[in-house]
This record gives sequence, structure tokens and C-alpha cells, in this order.
Amino acid sequence: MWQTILVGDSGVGKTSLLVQFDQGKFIPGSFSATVGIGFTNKVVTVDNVKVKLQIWDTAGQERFRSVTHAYYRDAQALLLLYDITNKSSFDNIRAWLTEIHEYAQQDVVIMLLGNKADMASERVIRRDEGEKLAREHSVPFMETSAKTGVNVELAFTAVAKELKHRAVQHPNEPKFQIHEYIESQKEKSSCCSYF
Ligand SMILES: Nc1nc2c(ncn2[C@@H]2O[C@H](COP(=O)(O)OP(=O)(O)OP(=O)(O)O)[C@@H](O)[C@H]2O)c(=O)[nH]1
Repeated sequence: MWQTILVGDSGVGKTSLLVQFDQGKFIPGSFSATVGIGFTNKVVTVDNVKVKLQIWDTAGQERFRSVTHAYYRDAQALLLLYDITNKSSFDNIRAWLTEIHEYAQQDVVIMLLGNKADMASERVIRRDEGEKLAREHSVPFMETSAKTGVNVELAFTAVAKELKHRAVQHPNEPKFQIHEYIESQKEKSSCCSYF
């Protein structure tokens, strides 16, 4: 079983992303911030092998930070989210990465996600800004929508594939390239990246 952890500012959509992945639904309406931390177990099939992910949903609020740090150490993968309609959530990504490097394992798989891609008219962070930040930190990136489900499954399965390939590397098999996999699979929420 692999542990994956969702992190990012409060309100970026961590809980919503996990609910969409787990139950295939989006519950709109009032926002209730996560208190502390909780987890969901989910089995995903990669290359015909069942892989169990335990996904931890952390509270983005500052006051829970010391609680959530304790969980970084046990995580094999980490999904780091910002909200494409919220500049400060994007600006804080650097600080999140600093914390991750301080508390998580060195070889943790990190994926950067620009969430709320459905909210085109309120977008303030262009997709290429997300791509640039991801490149600077050598992490894979995609935009997601917990509302429409765009790329949600892919975010988790790409991580599961990477973990599986790390665990069982067959000598004659080429190394799994997570960046290439994502590029070939992701749906670009095409139209509205520029304003
Ligand atoms: N339109 C849209 N709204 C979203 C999306 N993801 C989350 N939301 C909304 O954004 C608000 C915050 O979502 P949450 O999933 O609770 O955010 P969180 O990151 O878990 O917040 P904390 O628990 O405080 O860390 C809610 O009102 C959600 O309905 C999305 O992809 N699209």
C-alpha cells in the first residue's frame, strides 16, 4: 500500500478532488474546511496490477500545519494543489515545496496540480505559468477540475504508475516516464487559458 498526501492552501479543492476521484461526484455549495487530517483507501489498476493507495487529505489552514507535517514523512507521493482563480495559492507553492523538502522523504513523487480548471472566466493563473513553475522544480504538472472531473483520475493513476514502476523495475523494460505519460494522456481544458 502506498501513501499519497494532498497538500496546498485552504480552499484549493483538496477534499473535492479526493471525493471526485473516490466517488465520481462533486458536491457544490458551502465550503467546510478540513480539520486536521483524514484518509481514503482506493484501489487503482495500473498495467493490470491492482495497487492500493491510501490518500491523506490534509487541512490547508495554517493552524493545522504542525499536525500535517508529521504525515509527510510516511508519504511516497504528494499532490500539491493551487487554485487557478487564486493568485496567493499559486504564489505559496514555492513555500509548500520548501516545507515538503524539509519534512518529506527525498524521493517522494511530487505532482503539481492547478485545480478549478472549469472556472475559466475567473482564471488568474495561466496554464503556462503553472507549466513554468513545474519545470523550474522538475515536477510533473496538469490542470484539474474536481467539479467536472477533468484529469482527476489521471493525477492519481500517473502517481500510482510511477510508484509501481519504481517498485518493480524489470531489467528489459524502459524506465517509466511520468512526464511523457501525462503529456500523452491529459485533457487540456483548451479554450480559456488566456485572457
Ligand atoms: N468550480 C470548482 N469549484 C471547486 C473545485 N474544487 C473545489 N471547489 C470548491 O472550492 C471550495 C473549497 O474546496 P475544498 O475541497 O473544501 O478545499 P480544500 O483544499 O480541501 O480546503 P481545506 O480543507 O481548508 O484545506 C468548495 O466550495 C468547493 O466546492 C473545482 O475544481 N471547481
